[in-house]
Amino acid sequence: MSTEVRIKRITTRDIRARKGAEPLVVLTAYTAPIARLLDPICDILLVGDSLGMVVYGMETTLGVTLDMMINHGAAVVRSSSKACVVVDMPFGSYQESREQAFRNCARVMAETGCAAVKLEGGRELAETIRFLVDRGIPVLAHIGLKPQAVHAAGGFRAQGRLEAEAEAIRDDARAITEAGAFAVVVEGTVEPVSRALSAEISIPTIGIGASPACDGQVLVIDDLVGLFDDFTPKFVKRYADLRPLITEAAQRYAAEVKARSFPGPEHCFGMPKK
Ligand SMILES: Nc1nc(=O)c2c([nH]1)NC[C@@H]1CN(c3ccc(C(=O)N[C@@H](CCC(=O)O)C(=O)O)cc3)CN21
Ligand SMILES: CC(C)C(=O)C(=O)O
Ligand SMILES: [Mg+2]
Repeated sequence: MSTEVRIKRITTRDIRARKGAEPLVVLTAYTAPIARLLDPICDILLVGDSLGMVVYGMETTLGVTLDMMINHGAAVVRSSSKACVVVDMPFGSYQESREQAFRNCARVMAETGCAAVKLEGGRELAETIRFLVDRGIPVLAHIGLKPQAVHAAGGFRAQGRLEAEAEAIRDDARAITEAGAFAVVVEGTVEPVSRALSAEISIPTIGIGASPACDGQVLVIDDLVGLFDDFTPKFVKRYADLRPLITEAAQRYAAEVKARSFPGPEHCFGMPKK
């Protein structure tokens, strides 16, 4: 019998049960090396469609494809063993009909091995969420600031300042909870609204720019370590500044190549040792 120690992955049921308990720690991960580093630290590794902007240099997330999400999702699942891996469904892959959503979500789950998918939307998506959950696909919902709706919203702007908007977000939270989502990301939402809906619904809220009243927090890893600097949303805290380290390493390499001091004999094959 194998004596290998196997740590079971955190499940979407474990995540749902964390409501009212210790806050959920969530970060994005897009690649194998980052997934390996973050897996022991995070409850959820989110393969976010933010990768379009962060990894591919796009201006919005709208150009992200299902194939991109599947390739990065598979890399993160292969390179983690403890965290619950959730993959973002890209723009256009789930809004058309509940059948389209099921087909594409099922493909993401089958081809990546992830535990759940995330879809942006509230009341208008409730029927789709119910359809997916009833057919074995755990759904993380995403309400408030919805980056895939950037053009409809007229920019990446904080949500819930107006009373009508605040009421709509709380309705969205109730609708996706009723539909069976196991948790919900609340993005760019003013504190009173985040606090009220976190108290109202029975599933964990994972905030990004949505105050400490949420049941957990998520950030984009490249923002956290200072690798992404096209823009810095107010809600980002930079815990490290890796860019100067990379610049300095590359500059030292360049200088040594020009001086022919790299590669040294220890980096060469078949060179006589002096
Ligand atoms: N690197 C990165 N980090 C993110 O958090 C992130 C992405 N990319 N891509 C997808 C979305 C887009 N997001 C964004 C992008 C910009 C703002 C922003 O500039 N917000 C301003 C204005 C807010 C307002 O006036 O209402 C801010 O000051 O935060 C916010 C969220 C969040 N997501
Ligand atoms: C920031 C999180 C919530 C996200 O949706 C993403 O990274 O795409
Ligand atoms: Mg996203």
